[in-house]
Amino acid sequence: MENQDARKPLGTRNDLNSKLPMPSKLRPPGPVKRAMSPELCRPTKRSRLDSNTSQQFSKSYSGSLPSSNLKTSVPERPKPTGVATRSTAVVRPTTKSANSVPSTSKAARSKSESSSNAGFKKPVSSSVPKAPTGGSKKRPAWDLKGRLQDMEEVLASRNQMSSTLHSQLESYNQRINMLESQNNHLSGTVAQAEKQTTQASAEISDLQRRLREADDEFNTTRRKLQQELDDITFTKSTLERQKESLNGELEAAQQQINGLRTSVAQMTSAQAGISAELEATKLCLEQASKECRMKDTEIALLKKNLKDRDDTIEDYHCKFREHESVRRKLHNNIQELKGNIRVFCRVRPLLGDELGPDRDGDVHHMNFPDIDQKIIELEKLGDVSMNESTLAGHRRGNKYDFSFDRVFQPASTQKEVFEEISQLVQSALDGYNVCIFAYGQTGSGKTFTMQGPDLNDEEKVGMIPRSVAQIFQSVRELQTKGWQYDMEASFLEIYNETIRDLLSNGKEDKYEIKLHGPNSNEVTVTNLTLVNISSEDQINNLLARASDNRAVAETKCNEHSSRSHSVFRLKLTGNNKHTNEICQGTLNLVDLAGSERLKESGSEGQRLKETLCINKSLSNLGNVIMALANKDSHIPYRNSKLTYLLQNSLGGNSKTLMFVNVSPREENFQETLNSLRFATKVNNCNIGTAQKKSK
Ligand SMILES: Nc1ncnc2c1ncn2[C@@H]1O[C@H](COP(=O)(O)OP(=O)(O)OP(=O)(O)O)[C@@H](O)[C@H]1O
Repeated sequence: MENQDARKPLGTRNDLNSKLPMPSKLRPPGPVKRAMSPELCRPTKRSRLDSNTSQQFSKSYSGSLPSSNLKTSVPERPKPTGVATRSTAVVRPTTKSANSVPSTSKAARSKSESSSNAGFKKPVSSSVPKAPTGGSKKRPAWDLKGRLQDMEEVLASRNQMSSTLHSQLESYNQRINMLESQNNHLSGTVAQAEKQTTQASAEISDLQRRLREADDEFNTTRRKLQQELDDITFTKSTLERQKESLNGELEAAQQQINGLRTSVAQMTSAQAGISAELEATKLCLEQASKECRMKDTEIALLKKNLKDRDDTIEDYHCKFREHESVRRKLHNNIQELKGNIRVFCRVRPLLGDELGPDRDGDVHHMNFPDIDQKIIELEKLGDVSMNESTLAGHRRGNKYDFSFDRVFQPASTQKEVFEEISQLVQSALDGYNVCIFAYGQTGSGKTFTMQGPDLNDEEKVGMIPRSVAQIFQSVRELQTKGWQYDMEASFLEIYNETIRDLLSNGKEDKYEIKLHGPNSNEVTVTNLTLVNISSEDQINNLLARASDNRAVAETKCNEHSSRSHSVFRLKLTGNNKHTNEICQGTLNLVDLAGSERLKESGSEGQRLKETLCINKSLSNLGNVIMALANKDSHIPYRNSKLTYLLQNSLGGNSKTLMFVNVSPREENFQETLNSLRFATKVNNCNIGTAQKKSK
């Protein structure tokens, strides 16, 4: 198929005539320029393929083929005159520098070049026939036959040239294939060489590393050996010194042995004497054994005596317990003699701005004349207006005397005050109901006395923490006498005749005072929090909780604490395992609301209601005490929550103490007189003998 059209022999003359247009008679003479037949003009498939192949070859191997050779090997295309040029692909190898040859080493490239050059040196140009020039003489236009002949010659020569070029192209292709296979082979060789180079490099670095390691090891071993050598040298010198000293010792030992030999000889002679002595000692030992047996008999006798004495001690313990009961009775008798209601007056010191310019702390309008500290004398100094009717009694000129069981001056300490009430606290452990009140105007020191300003300040803690501490101390002592105590605490306040639980954990409840049964006088408050006390530390927590609860209330009502009565109650139940005695006592510590008079306070609104409630409950407290003193058939306990709650601690079966706290300020003269007057009334009451609650 390839180049068939080109090789196809031309047809007969008739065929040609039928294909070529006949000249027209009308056509003007002259050379006729005719287009070649389409078969001749169009590039054949083969020529296109060759052209492509040549171009590819030219692109890929242009660098490896010398252009001079190519030029010589490719025949010049004959240019027939008067014939249209055919488009034929021409192999034009471009000259490129050797550097552009891909992936071949220089050696391989030069080899390839030489071999390819060898291939191209084949003289091909001689085999290519020269193209006919179309005759030396130009045929006239009408000589169609001649011209046809010329054209056939040209065609034949072209065909011959074409076949020659084909054979050249085939040889080029073979050459290209050969070069490609060589190139592939060389690439493989190069890759292998590179791989070997990489392996060799890895081996070299491995060997270098091992060399370094061996070097390090060598150095380490050398250092170790050097160290060992040093050690051995040192040991050697030490051993040499030891050897010298041992030699000295050996000499000394030999001298000693000589000495000892002499001694042994002497001792052998002494042994005889010792043996004689031993015989004598044995005799002594026998004598001592006899004496020992006699001592054993004596010890047995002493043990018997000791047991008799233990029995006697136990008897004494029994008697001691009996005496303890007697002591309690006597203690109670003393308390009775002192009176069941006692009143202590306490004057607080001047504080801060109250001290005045001299700041000496002296309270000029108060005197404490007696050594026994039972009298307080008020003296009207300035223009302090007083209602004379309220000052009846102990007035001497402008002086007013009041006598109480004890008067504590401003400088008195909490400890001194507590020492005076400690016996009363003790009574609660012995089975009595004890009630200690703090009465006085706002700011006179009631809370300071009962609770103290700071629970962590040991010096300043008040009567409540001190009472609890003493009770715990006594409980510990009484344990040795067979007593066991349970303690239960509660803390409430009465504000505007309403009870609030100061130990509650936030919940508000309804609190009612209840009497237990017709035959029992026990007073309880419904829903009230009762806390079992097992350690002193608990009390501080309870007091702190109560303060918090009061603080909450204070935000609702200004100065709430001054306007309410607070009652701390400790119920004590004792049990003696030796005597089977049981006793129940209650200690009530009451911080009363401020006692200022309605008239003086000038209250109105909520404050007026508070003041009325306070006045009512305080005057009712006075009334109850009076009724008890008068031994009235009806005691008005129920007229106020406070007296209703405390009825068991105010009656004949209880011991009551009232602190009347007074302010040292001269401006409070009137209130101080009122308070002292109320306290005097209470002090004058005799409410009978307290009964111990025991079985
Ligand atoms: N003996 C004292 N020594 C030192 N400071 C005292 C003494 N008594 C009271 N105070 C101080 O006086 C101030 C008033 O005392 P306190 O609050 O105890 O009075 P109160 O009578 O309880 O008042 P209220 O009725 O308002 O509760 C407080 O700052 C308190 O610390």
